[in-house]
Amino acid sequence: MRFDASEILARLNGGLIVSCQAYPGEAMRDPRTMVQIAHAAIVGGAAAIRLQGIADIRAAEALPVPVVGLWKDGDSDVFITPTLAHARAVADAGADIVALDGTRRSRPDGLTLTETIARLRETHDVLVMADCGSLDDAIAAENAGADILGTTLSGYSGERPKTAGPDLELIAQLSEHCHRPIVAEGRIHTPAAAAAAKDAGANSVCVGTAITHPSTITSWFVRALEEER
Ligand SMILES: CC(=O)N[C@H](C=O)[C@@H](O)[C@H](O)[C@H](O)COP(=O)(O)O
Repeated sequence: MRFDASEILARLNGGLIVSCQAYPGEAMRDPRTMVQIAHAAIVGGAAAIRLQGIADIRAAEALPVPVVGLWKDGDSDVFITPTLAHARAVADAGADIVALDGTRRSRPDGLTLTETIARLRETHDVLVMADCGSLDDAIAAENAGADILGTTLSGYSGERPKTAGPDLELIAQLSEHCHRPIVAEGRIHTPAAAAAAKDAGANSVCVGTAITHPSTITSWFVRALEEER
């Protein structure tokens, strides 16, 4: 961890986290490319960067903002930093915040979220962001010791509908019932949607696709043109 915990939380509060991820087989799936995009996002004002994979997190060593690290792996439904070993590897790679699956689903290594966070803390001084899919997840994650609650898995874990934009209802629920900082994440595609997520109660907003995934952004424009035909 390159920043202390209170500084990280202060930087995140009110700020934009930009998620820089390319997917298996894509041309941009290269740590150097992801870090270059991260630098560009920081120039634009990103308060923190979210990166996937050990190589990308290692390559981000010189970024001047906190790094939220995760490792998507395995074929289980629980695939965002699914085990304690993955969480330790993300922390070892230099992440300031370890993002992990924060749902109530069973984890591939058989540990509970509480055990995972407690054992991670025995070996690493990092903040933990729980990627949740519902209010019940977030309450459980907070009780399990998570420092930050994300709405990342809303629409992907079976508990919430996949809304077209951010799940504003869930953000508002977390804001009402939880006590840890909330990161609104998932399907935030416009500046107006980011502002709406903040208005709904998010402390920070994380945007991925709409800033850093050109193939998807291109497809939005192509589809709009096709609809005009
Ligand atoms: C569900 C899942 O696997 N979410 C991932 C988590 O890291 C990423 O694929 C998303 O891009 C990220 O959450 C940002 O969301 P959006 O790209 O919608 O702005």
